[in-house]
Amino acid sequence: MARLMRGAPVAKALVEEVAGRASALASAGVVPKLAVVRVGAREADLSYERGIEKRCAACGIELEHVLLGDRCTSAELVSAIERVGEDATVHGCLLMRPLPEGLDEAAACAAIAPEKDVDCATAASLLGVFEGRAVGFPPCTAEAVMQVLRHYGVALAGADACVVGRSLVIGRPVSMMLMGADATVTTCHSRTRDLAAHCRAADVVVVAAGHAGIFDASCAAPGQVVVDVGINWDEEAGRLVGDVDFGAVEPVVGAITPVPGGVGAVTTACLAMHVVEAAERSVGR
Ligand SMILES: NC(=O)C1=CN([C@@H]2O[C@H](COP(=O)(O)OP(=O)(O)OC[C@H]3O[C@@H](n4cnc5c(N)ncnc54)[C@H](OP(=O)(O)O)[C@@H]3O)[C@@H](O)[C@H]2O)C=CC1
Ligand SMILES: Nc1nc(=O)c2c([nH]1)NC[C@@H]1CN(c3ccc(C(=O)N[C@@H](CCC(=O)O)C(=O)O)cc3)C=[N+]21
Repeated sequence: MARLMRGAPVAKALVEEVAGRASALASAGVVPKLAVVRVGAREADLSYERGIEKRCAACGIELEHVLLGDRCTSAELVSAIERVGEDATVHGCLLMRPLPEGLDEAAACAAIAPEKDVDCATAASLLGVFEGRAVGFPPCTAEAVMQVLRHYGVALAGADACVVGRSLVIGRPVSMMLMGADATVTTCHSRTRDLAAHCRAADVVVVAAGHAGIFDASCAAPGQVVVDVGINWDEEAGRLVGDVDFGAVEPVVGAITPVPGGVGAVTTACLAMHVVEAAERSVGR
C-alpha cells in the first residue's frame, strides 16, 4: 500500500500563510487582485476557474473576469491583456491556456506585464525558472509539484527523477526545478524509446503527458514516489482521472498523489500565493 499524498493539507498550509499576508496588505490599503483572461468557455478552463474562485475567496483576493468570445481576434485579445497591465488595482494576470486554434499565443503572452505574470507565460519569468532565480514566478502547476514533494518530505538531493512531458508549462519547468533541488533528471516525451524503463529506474516520477493511464504497472517500481499531474475526463466512467493507472500502480509504489485531490488542489493555492507576492512587490514589501 502506497502512502497517499493528498493535496488538501499542502494547500491548507499555503492558504493559511497567504490569507495572513493578504489581510496585512488589506490593512495597509492594498487589496490583492487577480485578473483571469479567458477566451471561450472550454471545460478545462471553467473547472480551473471554479477552483480559483473558491481559493481567492478563502484568501481575501479580489477576482476580475476578463472574458472574450470564441471568435475574438488576436489584436482584441492583446489589447484586453494590455488594459489589465495598465490597471494599477490589478496585481496578477492569468491567461487561460492553451488558447483556441487560430489565436497568436506568443503575442498574447508577450502582452502580459512581466510583474503581473503569475503563471510564467512571459520570457522573463521562464528565464527566472531556467536560471533558478526568484524573478517573476514559476508556473503554478510546476510549483505545486515541488510543494507536494516538499510537504511530504521527499528527498531530492542526489535522487534520480523522471519527468514525463516536456511542455513549457509543466514538463520543462518541473525538470529545471527538480534539477535545482539537486536531483538527476531525465525528461521523457512522445519520442522516448522506452518510457517504462526510464520510469522504473527513477526514485521520483512526475507524470504530465495528458494521456490517461500512460503510466501503468510496467512503469512502476517498489518504493517509488509518483506525482500525477494529468487531468483527463474519462467519458466512460464519467469522472476526472490522471495520467497514472492508479489501480495498477498504487499497490506497487511507495507514495502517490490521487486525481482529483492531488496536485490540482495545490495549483490554485500556488496561484493565490503568487498574486499576494506580486501585490507585496508592487508596494515594495
Ligand atoms: N494539475 C494541474 O493543476 C494541471 C494539470 N494539467 C494537465 O497536465 C497534463 C499535461 O499538460 P501539458 O503539459 O499542458 O500538456 P501538453 O500536451 O502541452 O504536453 C504533453 C507532453 O507529454 C508528452 N507526451 C505525450 N504523449 C506521450 C507519450 N506517449 N509518452 C511520453 N510522453 C508523451 C508530449 O511529448 P511531445 O513534446 O513529444 O509532444 C508533451 O511533451 C494534461 O493532462 C493537463 O490537463 C494542466 C495544467 C494544470
Ligand atoms: N495558464 C493556465 N494555467 C493552468 O494551470 C491552466 C490553464 N491555463 N488552463 C486550464 C488548465 C486546467 N487546470 C486545472 C487546474 C486545477 C484543477 C483543479 O482544481 N482540480 C481539482 C478538482 C476540481 C474539481 O473539483 O472539479 C483537483 O485536481 O483536485 C482543474 C484544472 C489548470 N489549467
